[in-house]
Amino acid sequence: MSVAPKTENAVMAPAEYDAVLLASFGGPEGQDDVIPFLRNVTRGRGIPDERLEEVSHHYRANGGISPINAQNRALKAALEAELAARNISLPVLWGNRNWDPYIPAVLQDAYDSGHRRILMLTTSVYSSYSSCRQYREDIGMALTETGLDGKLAVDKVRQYFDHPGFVEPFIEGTAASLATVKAALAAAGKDPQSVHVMFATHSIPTRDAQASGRSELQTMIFEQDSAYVAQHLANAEAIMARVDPAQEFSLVYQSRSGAPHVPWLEPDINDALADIAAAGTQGVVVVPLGFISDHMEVLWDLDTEAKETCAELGLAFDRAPTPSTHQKFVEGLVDLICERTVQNNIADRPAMTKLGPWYDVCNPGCCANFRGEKPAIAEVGSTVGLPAAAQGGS
Ligand SMILES: CC1=C(CCC(=O)O)c2cc3nc(cc4[nH]c(cc5[nH]c(cc1n2)c(C)c5CCC(=O)O)c(CCC(=O)O)c4C)C(CCC(=O)O)=C3C
Ligand SMILES: [Fe+2]
Repeated sequence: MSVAPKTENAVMAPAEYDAVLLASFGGPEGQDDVIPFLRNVTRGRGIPDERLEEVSHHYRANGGISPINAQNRALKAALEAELAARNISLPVLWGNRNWDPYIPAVLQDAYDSGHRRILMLTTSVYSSYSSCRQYREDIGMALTETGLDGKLAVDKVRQYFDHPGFVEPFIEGTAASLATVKAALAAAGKDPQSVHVMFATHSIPTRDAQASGRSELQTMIFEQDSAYVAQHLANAEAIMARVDPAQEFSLVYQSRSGAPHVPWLEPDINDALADIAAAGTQGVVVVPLGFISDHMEVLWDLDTEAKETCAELGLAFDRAPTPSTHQKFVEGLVDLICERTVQNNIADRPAMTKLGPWYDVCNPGCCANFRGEKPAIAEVGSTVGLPAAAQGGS
């Protein structure tokens, strides 16, 4: 059995997995679920009540339903189809951090039905506490709680922000949106070249941003104090190099929460829109670079709020699609799974930025949890989630 490598930027030896776990955020499926779901998400996180109230309206207006679960069911089906098309017999399980099907129950079921080694693929692609370590902790906690640690092994697919399967659908979508906005400007008798491309991602506390993917070496390579920021900038550059190297673009943030005195990444998209309008720009393409599907943060913060801001400012607006179940995305995810399996090993680890390919096993302290350490899988020096033989015990 393979053990966790002890080096930085570790690549894990391919293993024999018997299932894939598609791990996601989860969302409410009806009005009665909304508050319990929000309590799950914010457990011990100090999100002000008025923010929960505000967020609950986004779900309430949609029948109490988040689109994310349907999107994950569709992605699971697409992954199953692509695996079947390649004659790979790996069942795809689905589990969420914040709503049913909950990760601990899914792991227990998996063990009860005979699974022994699982590869987790998350719907979060960048490095940060919320998008990397929190998933690794949730598996670590679930294995500890259920008593399955040492019986059920769980590894994790690398953060895949710059994998071509994720980036190429954005290249296509950004080019199409740019053409749409230019045509709209031309039709309105305005200058079709007066367009700005805004890459939007989830804001996070600056402290979390600075702790993301942290190590001295990385900080030097990124020329940024945050891997989270550097990964998005590198992706935006890679996309625009293909779409139009002369096109002006920027990285902006959305969906800020938390207490007002705590600094989060800026600028907020709505402020940035006001700035470009004031500078005379007439149209904008918004690219939801931080997200794999059109979940609530995309539908509300971009398609509702940012779009309204554009209407008020007189900016032509178009929002580029998320990768969703784009065939290239689905194929890319299956390639990422194959990178890790003995049976289907593919040696190539493609990456479209100089930052990647990202590592399979994180360094201790990478994407730190400032609220206290928890057992986490896929971490150098941690034995949680490893097969019993590799834990050095019974
Ligand atoms: C980086 C990141 C991603 C992207 C990576 C990924 O995709 O995972 C993401 C995704 C998502 N965030 C989501 C929903 C929420 N996030 C919240 C709160 C927070 N998110 C944070 C970060 C992120 N979040 C943070 C630092 C907080 C503050 C509280 C905390 O530190 O934990 C809250 C609480 C209320 C509020 O504060 O807004 C809700 C309801 C949904 C589901 C949407 C749906 O239902 O369709 C999805 C996919
Ligand atoms: Fe979030």
